[in-house]
Amino acid sequence: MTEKTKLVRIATRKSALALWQAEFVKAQLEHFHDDVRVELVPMSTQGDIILDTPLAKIGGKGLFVKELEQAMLDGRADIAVHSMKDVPVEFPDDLELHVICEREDPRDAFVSNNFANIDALPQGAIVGTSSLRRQCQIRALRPDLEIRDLRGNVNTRLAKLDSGQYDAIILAAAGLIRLEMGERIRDFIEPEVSLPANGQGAVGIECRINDEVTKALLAPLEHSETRIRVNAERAMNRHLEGGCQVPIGAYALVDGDQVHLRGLVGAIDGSEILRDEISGHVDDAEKLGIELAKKLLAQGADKILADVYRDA
Ligand SMILES: NCc1[nH]cc(CCC(=O)O)c1CC(=O)O
Repeated sequence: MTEKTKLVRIATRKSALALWQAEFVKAQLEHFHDDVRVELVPMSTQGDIILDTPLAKIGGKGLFVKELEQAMLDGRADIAVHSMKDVPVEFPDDLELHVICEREDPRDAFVSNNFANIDALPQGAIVGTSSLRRQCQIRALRPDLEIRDLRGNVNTRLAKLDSGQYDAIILAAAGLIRLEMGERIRDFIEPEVSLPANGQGAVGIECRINDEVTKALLAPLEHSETRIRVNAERAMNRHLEGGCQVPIGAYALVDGDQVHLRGLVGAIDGSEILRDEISGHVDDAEKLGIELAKKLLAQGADKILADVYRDA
């Protein structure tokens, strides 16, 4: 290691997907900089250790990032790589989300060994998902299906499907594609049927706010179009106070200098689903997210979400 070599340590969870994302960022950093050496610092988080309890009951997604953030604050690591979907809205004072990388396919994926798509499922078929967002949209479409909880990392979920516990499961297409299991996807569920979660398919990189050296190294990984889309989606969620586990979808597309954002809030049983959309200039992405949240609240999203939190 020459004197000029800079070391970047990546705090990462040990799941296959987390490791893939960390390796991806490592390769990107090495691609853009000859003088950088990257090390992975794998660690277990509370979210990985407690596997048998629905996430909403044990404190939500923050459980997956707390240990990683502490490692950066303590100087044991320099960056953390996250699925944007799992990044809480608030950051500790000394950390920031510095980069958002180019998005993978944001759609939900239908995975089954026996059926080609949701329409092909027989009456009363068992579908696995722990996402309230997926659950409410599937129930609205097919009230006859039985939705059962499905937790664990991607491989665990596929193993549960293969052992016959479910007729089909719904996963993020991005995770399967990244892990080279894209061939397991029987059908990509279009956003009109299942509006994706805010940030789904996008990877973000968190670092210390005052770490100018690392921030400069990360800069080439930024993807501006993905940033605009995810900013709009996250702003909507934030304004709805979409906590850890919520039946909220938010999905933005960019066309030239315009951003188009769709939002959805639904009752868990699918009995009520609010949808709305908004368009405007890319510079106003976050404002548009907040405006769309306000439109949904005016239609009754506050009441639906209050019911969800009461029952959780
Ligand atoms: N909730 C867990 C999670 N976080 C990110 C992904 C997939 C990859 C992504 O959205 O970037 C998944 C799995 C899933 O929802 O099926």
